[in-house]
Amino acid sequence: MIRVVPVALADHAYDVVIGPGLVDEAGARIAPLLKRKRTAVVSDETVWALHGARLTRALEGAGIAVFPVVVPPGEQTKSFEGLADLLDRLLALELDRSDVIVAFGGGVVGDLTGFAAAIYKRGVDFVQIPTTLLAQVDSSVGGKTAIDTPRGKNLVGAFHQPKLVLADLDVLSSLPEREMRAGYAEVIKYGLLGDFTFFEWLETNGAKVLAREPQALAHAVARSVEMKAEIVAEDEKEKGVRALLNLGHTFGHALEAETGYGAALLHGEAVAAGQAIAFRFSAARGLCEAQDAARAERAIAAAGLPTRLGEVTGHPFNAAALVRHMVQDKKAEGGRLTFILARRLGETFVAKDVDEGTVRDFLLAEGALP
Ligand SMILES: NC(=O)c1ccc[n+]([C@@H]2O[C@H](COP(=O)([O-])OP(=O)(O)OC[C@H]3O[C@@H](n4cnc5c(N)ncnc54)[C@H](O)[C@@H]3O)[C@@H](O)[C@H]2O)c1
Ligand SMILES: O=C(O)C(=O)C[C@@H](O)[C@H](O)[C@H](O)COP(=O)(O)O
Ligand SMILES: [Zn+2]
Repeated sequence: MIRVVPVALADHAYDVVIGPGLVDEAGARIAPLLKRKRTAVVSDETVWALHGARLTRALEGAGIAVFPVVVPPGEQTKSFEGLADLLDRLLALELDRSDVIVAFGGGVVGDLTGFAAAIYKRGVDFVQIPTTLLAQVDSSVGGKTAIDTPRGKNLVGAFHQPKLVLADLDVLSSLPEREMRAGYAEVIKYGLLGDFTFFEWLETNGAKVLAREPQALAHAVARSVEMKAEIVAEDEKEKGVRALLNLGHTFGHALEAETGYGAALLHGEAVAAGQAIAFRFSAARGLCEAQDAARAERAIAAAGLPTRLGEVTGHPFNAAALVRHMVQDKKAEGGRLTFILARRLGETFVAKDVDEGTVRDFLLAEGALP
């Protein structure tokens, strides 16, 4: 079954199409967006080796000439160097501003290609074909595009919405278990941040989602995308409610920066630990019940994801170093920290002006070094 979730933005609305077999339909679905029948497809080496031939066949079948631009896999590609290389290769293809670029991969390819599309000749359209669970439920939707710098995560980027998102559930069959779990961290985020019923459903059905049982997987992806689409349509540029999608990210991004954006800690793993920490931080400040924090932690741990600093390679972390990264967080205002904190499971809020000392003391209690 194919589900279509509209992202109802006033100026640039688009659809997220979710279901099996969508890579095979990509030519027919993308052709109406093209002025001339050619496109650059940006992908990483792993995705291209596994699924590139299928996408090429589908696009060529609709008469579209395909120019693959294949980049190395991994977070390190989401960098100034990766961006410069990609832009140079797109320029070499002599794409013009009426052309459309296709991002075919996980969140790294999507964020990098989206940012390149935002600045290539001052902006061209792009289509997302996300191939990881994380990219299908989160990064391909909403138009946040960025690269990392050694000073922090996603610090250089732009809001640039795709024209279309095709989330083919079949491509997830080749995704390694660890990447499934990392994506699941962003799925559970939607339950924790704003839908207790979905959280309870995940407590019961999470294992089926991770096992890629088709109905459970389709529901998890569709519900996640519905929630993201609703929030983004209300607050595209993160002036208010969209910040809730950052649950677990203030702590998580600091951990990613400290571990050097490598295989030691995937984004989803960092967000998993970050969410458990955010719930415990909320409980420690008397904002939510300790039993809710414990239940959130159990649900995250049940998916084989880290919930404690001690489970992350690189521990013991330095509390002051983690807080220094948080000051660079894009939610910080006037040098003061902003966190997404919890009132209960399924109810979170934006807490501005959180005192750095309070965060440092809490991290020490969590096992970080002074
Ligand atoms: N823009 C947003 O709103 C947003 C949201 C969440 C995360 N992100 C970003 O997304 C990135 C993480 O994305 P990710 O978790 O998809 O990582 P990723 O893009 O690095 O993909 C993970 C790994 O899986 C491989 N892979 C991808 N699809 C595959 C498939 N179908 N079969 C086999 N292997 C496959 C890739 O080659 C890579 O090695 C981070 O940079 C994060 O900051 C952005
Ligand atoms: O779409 C959003 O908004 C999010 O915050 C989704 C996050 O999962 C994602 O990791 C995002 O890239 C983080 O945004 P940032 O603004 O903190 O870099
Ligand atoms: Zn994220």
